[in-house]
Amino acid sequence: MAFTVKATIASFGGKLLKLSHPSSSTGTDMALNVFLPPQALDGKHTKVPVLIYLSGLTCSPDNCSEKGFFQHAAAQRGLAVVYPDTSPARGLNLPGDHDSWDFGEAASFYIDATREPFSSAYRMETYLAKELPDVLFSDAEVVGQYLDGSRVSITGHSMGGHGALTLYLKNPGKYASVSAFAPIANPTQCPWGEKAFAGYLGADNRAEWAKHDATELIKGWKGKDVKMLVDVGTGDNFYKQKQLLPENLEKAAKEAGVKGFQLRYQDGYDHSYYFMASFADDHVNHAAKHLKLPTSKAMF
Ligand SMILES: N[C@@H](CCC(=O)N[C@@H](CSC=O)C(=O)NCC(=O)O)C(=O)O
Repeated sequence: MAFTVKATIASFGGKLLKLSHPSSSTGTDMALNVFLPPQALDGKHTKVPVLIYLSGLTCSPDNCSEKGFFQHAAAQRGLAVVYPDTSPARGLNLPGDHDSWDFGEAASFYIDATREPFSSAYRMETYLAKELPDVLFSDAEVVGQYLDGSRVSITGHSMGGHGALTLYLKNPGKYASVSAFAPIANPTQCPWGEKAFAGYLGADNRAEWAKHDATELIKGWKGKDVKMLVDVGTGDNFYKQKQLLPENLEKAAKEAGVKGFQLRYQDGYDHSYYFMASFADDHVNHAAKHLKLPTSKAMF
């Protein structure tokens, strides 16, 4: 069996499964949570589409499962939500991976590191884009039987917003849509991103950094319109400290003539899960629309 089930929790008429599995990408066990909506469990054997949610710095799969409120709209629309972890398994104790909360453990930035000592385990891009979908959608026993691997969208918060935007832009057609809450939208130009990319990719390797920056990637977007929704709170201290820079992403999209990008500033909201929970329905409904799910009377 690919997955070990650690817990099964009733939520909004569906079930939240806390899982772990051995990963060949990271060489560690990986934790993840999967929310199965009631439509997946009604005995009709209808596979449901999937929204992948990438968490921010310091998070595990539990933060958003417990207080992001995604399950509310996901249960209405019939959408599974997959909450992966933010870095390879805890307790590797690589040199430097516990020195600060914005680098190393729970702070992978969802890229494949090329520098020692991180390059063997910190392979989160390969894990998320290749291994996890393969394992999830081929698993016959625990979750795969409920999930439609041909209909997937992606979202995320802060560092996870960066992860969602870049995975979407790097893999045209793989995800039906993307959304982000307070994303680190131009990591090569902010302190969080500079620190992470220097550590994982090398301080002398700025050309490589640009390949993992949504603002740089959108300049080369060759697909049809992006299906991209971004929310940022005007009371977000990290926004005020210029860690997020959504205005740079907006400017780059505009200058490149990319259509379909929507940036909303939410008055007075901060960086926390109070902000996320307030707009989680909008982000689930954005994904559901592009996954072509029928509208639900319960939405209105
Ligand atoms: N520990 C830090 C605050 C860290 C923080 O705010 N993390 C955010 C994500 S930030 C960008 O990726 C988060 O989601 N935290 C988890 C939570 O449950 O709120 C500090 O003390 O300042």
